[in-house]
Amino acid sequence: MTLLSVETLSRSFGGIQAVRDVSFTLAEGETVGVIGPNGAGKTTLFNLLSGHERPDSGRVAFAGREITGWAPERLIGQGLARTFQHGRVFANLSVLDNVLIGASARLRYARPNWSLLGPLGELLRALLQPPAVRAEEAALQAEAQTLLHRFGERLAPRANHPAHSLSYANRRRVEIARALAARPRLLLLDEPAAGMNESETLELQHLLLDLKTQGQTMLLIEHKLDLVMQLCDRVIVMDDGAVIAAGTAAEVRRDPAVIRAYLGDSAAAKGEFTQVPEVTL
Ligand SMILES: Nc1ncnc2c1ncn2[C@@H]1O[C@H](COP(=O)(O)OP(=O)(O)OP(=O)(O)O)[C@@H](O)[C@H]1O
Repeated sequence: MTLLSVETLSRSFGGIQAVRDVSFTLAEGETVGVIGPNGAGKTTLFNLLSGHERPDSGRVAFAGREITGWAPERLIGQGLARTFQHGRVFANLSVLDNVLIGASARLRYARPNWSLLGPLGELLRALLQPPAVRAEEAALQAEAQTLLHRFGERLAPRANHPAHSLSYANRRRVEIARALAARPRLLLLDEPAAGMNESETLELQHLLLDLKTQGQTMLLIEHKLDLVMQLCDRVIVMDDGAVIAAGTAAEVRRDPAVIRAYLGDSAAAKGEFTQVPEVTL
């Protein structure tokens, strides 16, 4: 079943066409990589999908509904969660509270009658339904703890530490845990392995492979080709705002248009295909 359908999506900033006529679909359960040189438009594409930017034209459908231009919070409620290229955590909150925020983003939209009243609704709910609220709180805490344990000994022992005290790699892990707490039908990961060393990247790869095995649909921007090769069913290659190739990782890295985008015309003319695997895409 098609989960995400993107049709001729475009966005420009002044004279720069960051995303031009991008179309693709993503089936439920698929893991697809988005690669491309710096400035290719990958993050802008994610911003358009997650509601952080509005497209100039084109449309996005998610789980059969048109979601073009929806706000990020509404999209999280529908099951579309993301992480950011430079990692965004609430620095002064604990690791656990950061993850709980991900779960509450989901619940706000699962309780439309109360959320219509905004913060007042939450307060009324807390006052009027103490046992139900307590039970829900306990369930959320337990779920958040389980999520932390997915990251081995990295996060669970630090559950009560403020996020600002964590290493960069751990902050990135918290961000992934927070996105997972929303129980997304689609998880968008923007360079999840950026800033991680080789063994940390491998550890992340195992986690993402586990998620994939459990049926999690993922779209990820990643420069580390090894990770993309191990994880992704398909790869979409962008350059200068447009999709220039799509296929399996093995297919796209032999594609002359891809080699030209990364290595320039002379390499493409010489057909230096063998160089591509050594290049960190
Ligand atoms: N808010 C913005 N205002 C102006 N220009 C922008 C904005 N966001 C992106 N751009 C421009 O759009 C183009 C695509 O940028 P984008 O960040 O989407 O590329 P990218 O493929 O994610 O690059 P990288 O791999 O370096 O993260 C770039 O030329 C960038 O400078």
